[in-house]
Amino acid sequence: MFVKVCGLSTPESVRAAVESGADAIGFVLTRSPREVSPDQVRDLLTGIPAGVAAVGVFRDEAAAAAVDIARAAGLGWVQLHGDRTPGDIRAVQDAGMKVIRAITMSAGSEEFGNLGEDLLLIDAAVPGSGEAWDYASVQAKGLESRHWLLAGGLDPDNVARAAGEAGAWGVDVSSGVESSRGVKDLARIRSFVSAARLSG
Ligand SMILES: O=C(O)c1ccccc1N[C@@H]1O[C@H](COP(=O)(O)O)[C@@H](O)[C@H]1O
Repeated sequence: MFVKVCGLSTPESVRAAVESGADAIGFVLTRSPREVSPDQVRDLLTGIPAGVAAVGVFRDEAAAAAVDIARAAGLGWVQLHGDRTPGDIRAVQDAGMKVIRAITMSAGSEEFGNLGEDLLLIDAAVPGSGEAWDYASVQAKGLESRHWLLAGGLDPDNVARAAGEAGAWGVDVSSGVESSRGVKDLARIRSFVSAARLSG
């Protein structure tokens, strides 16, 4: 099970995610209570093993702008929320970065198709809200052979059940490992990664 911990903003939370074995760590570079600057991200990445995917999260920014900001932050992955085209995905990949394309469960069937992204992410209606949804409903979307991440309302207590119900290839969390909005709880980060790992 691939595990991403998102919305990190302190060296302690980055260390907790990496030391507990997260495959990917995410930094929100768009308007959010979790927003960090490219300079902050550069500092937070100091000493992070190369095998950990470091992801910049963007909402409605154009792909080219996301690439520029991610490059300034020293990131190798870009997570694009919002309406996206195959051209957007290619623009990021042509810049030498990998792409997570984020859609919501209510997206149309075309959006569930493969636009060439490296990973698809399926989230609640409002990203980063901690809102849970009917995870089993994604089984009808024909994702069995795809590399995709389940997100939205996951936490250390529900991640194993949710990933099983959805048949998820990987999981992503932000709110569920916080003590209050935007404030990461180190023990919850560790519990989440270990519960996700034990589930598959
Ligand atoms: O976390 C945010 O503030 C955010 C802002 C803009 C786009 C995406 C954002 N977060 C993404 O939301 C999910 C996690 O949701 P949850 O809080 O665990 O319910 C994850 O994909 C984050 O990258």
